[in-house]
Amino acid sequence: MAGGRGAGGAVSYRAGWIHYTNVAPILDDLVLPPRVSAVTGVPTQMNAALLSGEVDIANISAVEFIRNAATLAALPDFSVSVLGPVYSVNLFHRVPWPDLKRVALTAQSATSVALLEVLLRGSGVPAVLERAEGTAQDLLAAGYDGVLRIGDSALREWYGVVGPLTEATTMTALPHTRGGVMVTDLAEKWFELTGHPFVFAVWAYRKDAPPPADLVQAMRVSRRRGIGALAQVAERHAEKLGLPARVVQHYLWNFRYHLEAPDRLGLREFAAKAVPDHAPLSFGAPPT
Ligand SMILES: C=C(O[C@@H]1C=C(C(=O)O)C=C[C@H]1O)C(=O)O
Repeated sequence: MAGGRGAGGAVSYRAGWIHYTNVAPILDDLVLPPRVSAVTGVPTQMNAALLSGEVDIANISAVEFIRNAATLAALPDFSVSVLGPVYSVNLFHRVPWPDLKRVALTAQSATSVALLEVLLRGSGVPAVLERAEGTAQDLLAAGYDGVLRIGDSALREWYGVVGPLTEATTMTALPHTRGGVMVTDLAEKWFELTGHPFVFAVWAYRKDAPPPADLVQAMRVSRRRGIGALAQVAERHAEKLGLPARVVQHYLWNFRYHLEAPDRLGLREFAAKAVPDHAPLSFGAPPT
């Protein structure tokens, strides 16, 4: 349990990592301090593990942090945020946004589902959202008007629709529609609506089990190294993902990993829209 005593009296602290490619620059080379262990899983698994006490800190879905703000605090300088497109949180659709009626959702996501709800409500589109697993292509073929996908597979599917990227073009010039499939990047739509960054994940912990200082320090060191070696990180993951390294490098540098003032503005605005009755958000002490 949190901060509990294991065999031999050693204090153990457990981390739960959502290890999508988007956190590779922070987590790939993280050296865990003694007495800290880590497990990995998809967002909904790690959200549940943190809330049940199975893990003590996790990079959880921002919306779960907001919903549980009475019991959770977040590290003050870590986030998975973007200002504008994110490339890996996509609605694939066959009818224009205003005509969406039936949308399939992945069970992996919490924040992106809440973001989709906020965006649909904000544009007056009363679409019905249903849980259904599968690729965008299969679910569109099965009759859904739209399919929400997140994470590495969403990045691959996005590129499959809008790619390829040639030497003469840049990521931002890729189209939003091809072959009858439209792709709406939810973070880009959030930016158009609010002018703010969108925070997908924060590093949250239960207030009664704050992380040891050496863990936070190790995360800062590994983030600094990861960002400093982004081309190598991108190349390693490009191979795994089956995507060009240029695409993965652009994808990675586009993230805002430090939960800075603009990110907090975006987080607070999302909190007000998605969970209007939330408790005040708590952040740990800023780094010295
Ligand atoms: C940007 C992403 O953010 C992720 C989306 C999450 C969610 O929708 O709940 C949770 C954690 C994030 O790391 C992504 O999956 O592509």
